[in-house]
Amino acid sequence: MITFSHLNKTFYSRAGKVEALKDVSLTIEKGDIFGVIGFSGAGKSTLLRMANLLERPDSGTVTVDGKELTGMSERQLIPIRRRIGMVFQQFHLLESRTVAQNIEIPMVLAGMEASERAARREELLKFVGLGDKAEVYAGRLSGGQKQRVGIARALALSPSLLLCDEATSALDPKTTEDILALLKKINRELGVTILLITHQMQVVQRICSRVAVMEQGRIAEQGTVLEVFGSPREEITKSFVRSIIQDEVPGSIQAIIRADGRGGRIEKLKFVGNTVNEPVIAEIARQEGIEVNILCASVQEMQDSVMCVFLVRLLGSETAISKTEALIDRMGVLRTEVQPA
Ligand SMILES: Nc1ncnc2c1ncn2[C@@H]1O[C@H](COP(=O)(O)OP(=O)(O)OP(=O)(O)O)[C@@H](O)[C@H]1O
Repeated sequence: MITFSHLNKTFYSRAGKVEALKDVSLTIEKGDIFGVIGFSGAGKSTLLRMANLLERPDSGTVTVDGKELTGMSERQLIPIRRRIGMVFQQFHLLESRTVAQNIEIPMVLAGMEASERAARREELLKFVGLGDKAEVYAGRLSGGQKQRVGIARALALSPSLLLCDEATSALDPKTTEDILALLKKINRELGVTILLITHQMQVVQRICSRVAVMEQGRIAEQGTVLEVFGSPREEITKSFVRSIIQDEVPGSIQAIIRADGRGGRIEKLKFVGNTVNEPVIAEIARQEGIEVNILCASVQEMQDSVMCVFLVRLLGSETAISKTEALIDRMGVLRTEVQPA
């Protein structure tokens, strides 16, 4: 549905030259919730703004629903942009106007009749859970309520694509969860494709089906959330995984291991998708001459699946440990030996 093909964008400012996008290619399928994750300055906003050509690439093409936008004039882009909603981190509401007036702005600009606007507005307010707030001034709302208004406004003209620019970054964790649930509902019930950018791993983990990891203007990795975060290849992806999953032996446990002098081997076992159902630990424990101690474990839900990481210590003879490692590998569990510090 959206294809970014070989996009390049360089900014020149007094601070110098910045290559914000370097040969970026991505396809976002209809119905996806696609996340682009990266640290500040990675080029995420620049990429998002290409989806409706708020920013034009120096080279490369942007195609939305089969139409190549890059060759279009500003005038030709008007009807296309109407089918693309946008949600912002700082909401961008008119604070001295009511919720109803804010939501109606795109409808007024599109020339809709007052009665039609009112009907659509009521429908949207109900959908986003603000049925009783139509006449409240936007400036008086909480952050989460403001974002709901921002989302209702973005949905006003029934877009097929919603662009979310760090939509939850200004919100507390509970409100973030509520807004993510609303985005998911929009995707599921209204069939709206969502492209979001974020630096928060939780956002991708909670609602995205696919993800691209961006670093210094390039796409470092992309794929399903489970593929990318289940078996990260690049260091940047690994650092995002570490933000939600404990995969290093905590210092206090390392101290205990050093002090007891029993040696053995520490292994990181990662269970993704189906391997979660396998009785791996039980099988290991049944190995002759092996004692298995679980040092720590963490479980994270990823979309409709789970990812578990266990740090275990295998105690036994060198032969018994090697046999056990071979068994773990046969069971399809991702295993990495961890060197204690
Ligand atoms: N209009 C501009 N003029 C000059 N430089 C720009 C402009 N827009 C973006 N940049 C630079 O391009 C790079 C990528 O910026 P971009 O905003 O796309 O990154 P980001 O990943 O969205 O980061 P953030 O979350 O901090 O916005 C940054 O170095 C930024 O300073």
